Amino acid sequence: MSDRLICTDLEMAYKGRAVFSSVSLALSVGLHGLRGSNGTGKSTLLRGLSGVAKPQKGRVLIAGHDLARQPVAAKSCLAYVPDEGALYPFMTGRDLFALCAWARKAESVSPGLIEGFGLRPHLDKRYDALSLGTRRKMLIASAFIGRPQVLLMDEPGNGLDADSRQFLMALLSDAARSACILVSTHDGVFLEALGARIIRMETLGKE
Ligand SMILES: Nc1ncnc2c1ncn2[C@@H]1O[C@H](COP(=O)(O)OP(=O)(O)OP(=O)(O)O)[C@@H](O)[C@H]1O
Repeated sequence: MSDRLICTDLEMAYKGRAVFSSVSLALSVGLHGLRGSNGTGKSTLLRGLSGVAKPQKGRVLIAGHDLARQPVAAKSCLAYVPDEGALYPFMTGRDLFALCAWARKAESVSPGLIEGFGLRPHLDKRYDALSLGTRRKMLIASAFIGRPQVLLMDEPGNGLDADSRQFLMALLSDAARSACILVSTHDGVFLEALGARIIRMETLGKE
């Protein structure tokens, strides 16, 4: 099967109020950019596709595995970088990488990635003592552990300095040769520079 990320007739709601309905997507290997006005449901969609939030309706397939029926198999092929990274405040970057490597039965983050994001001096600091950009880079780096087939990223470039943003772009460009990457962002320049295929939230389903 060539499509790595499929969702069919997805509906997501908060407290019984639908954010969107009838959303269907079929994404293959490559870089896909999710765009749309504030509040159209981009973050909500990524939460549903990642299994962090449960859809009211619909089906999600990650690398052929049904997210609701085969959650372990599906999630082992998937990494999600949320907009607001909620981690235990006492956790360090080193702890996070070890946990992800253990969960995905994979080697930890490559030294090249740690150096590229300038993370080495911060590896043993508590999460709540890190700057916003450094937290984000820790989460992004952890997402690449085990080379997941599907990567979902919510505003990954937010708060990154120019060098880190450049490094992230190179990383995404390289990973998109073998993974299906869906990036939600308002940063059109970022997506255009990466040659991402643009998906407009407004065209996906009914609000
Ligand atoms: N935890 C929540 N409880 C209730 N409503 C929520 C919650 N999170 C989001 N919403 C609502 O769902 C809708 C979609 O929000 P979402 O954050 O997914 O949009 P978005 O497209 O990512 O927006 P932005 O571009 O501003 O980040 C909004 O109307 C928002 O108010």
